[in-house]
Amino acid sequence: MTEEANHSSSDMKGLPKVLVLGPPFIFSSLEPLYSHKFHFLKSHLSDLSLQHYLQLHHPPSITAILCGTGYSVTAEVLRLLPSLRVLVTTSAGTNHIDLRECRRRGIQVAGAGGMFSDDVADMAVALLIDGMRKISAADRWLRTQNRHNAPWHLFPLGSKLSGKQVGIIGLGSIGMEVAKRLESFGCIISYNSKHKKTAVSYPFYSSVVELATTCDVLVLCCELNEQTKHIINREVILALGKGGFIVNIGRGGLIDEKELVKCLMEGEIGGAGLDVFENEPRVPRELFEMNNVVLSPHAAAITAESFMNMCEIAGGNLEAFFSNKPLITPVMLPE
Ligand SMILES: O=CC(=O)O
Repeated sequence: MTEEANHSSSDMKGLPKVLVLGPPFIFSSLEPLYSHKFHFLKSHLSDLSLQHYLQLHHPPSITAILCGTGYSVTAEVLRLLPSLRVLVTTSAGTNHIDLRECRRRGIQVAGAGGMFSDDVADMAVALLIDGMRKISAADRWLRTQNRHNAPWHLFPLGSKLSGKQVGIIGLGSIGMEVAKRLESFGCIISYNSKHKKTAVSYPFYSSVVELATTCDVLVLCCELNEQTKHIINREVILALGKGGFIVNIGRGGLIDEKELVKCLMEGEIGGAGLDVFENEPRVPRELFEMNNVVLSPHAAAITAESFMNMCEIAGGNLEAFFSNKPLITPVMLPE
């Protein structure tokens, strides 16, 4: 908690205290715009030392949290913030927040809403095309092999995207954007979701194994929660089959990562495009050696444009809350 001492000067008195739990790159854009309205307390602590700090200092006057996905806002953390009334996360996903506890405490929560859906859907399609047409692999191959005059026909063939059966898991705003894009590439869409959607005609599968059996590709677009943890397990991977491809732009915990790595090594699945990992920032080393896997550092949501948008929305949510207005992008809290 580096700024506590500096910010306790009298000119800060009276401003709502906002505890900032990363991400630093967003905060550095937000701070100049909003520091006259909010008293920001920055934290560069790990989850554990944050709890320790809060236990020691018991900051009773913190009324807001601004956070990204890097910190877990658990019931224990919330308990240490007795005056907390609003929590703004800069992410679309909310699996890092104990939403039940927020509801119980009457803490309002705002997220990124659908702001990232286009960018994340673009990335899902990009990972899929890259993996199936071997674009990154071709790039690596050409940079190394061309120096040795390797004949180009030695580069292995990719797979056709058009005509593929694509199963989307989670047909929310990101899933719908992925479906729209892949339909225009000539793919045939079906889906699994918490509930069947009356507004779409894509075939619905309540069983992920059945969906996988009928598909060539699975794209994970759902949120991570108790029901969806390891929704992709060995059984699903085997059902998808040796030519199958998995794209994950949701959360790492949706896939049993150990099993995925094992199945990739055993050739039980064709390939994967992964933007997220189970224990970020740790990426299983085995994946680095695989040419049928495309990797990205949890970067699907962030473009230069969405970044600016996110700063505006996060600041706008804090402003709205402290002016007694409804949050711009509220998160629905579970019953
Ligand atoms: O992963 C990014 C997000 O949830 O916004």
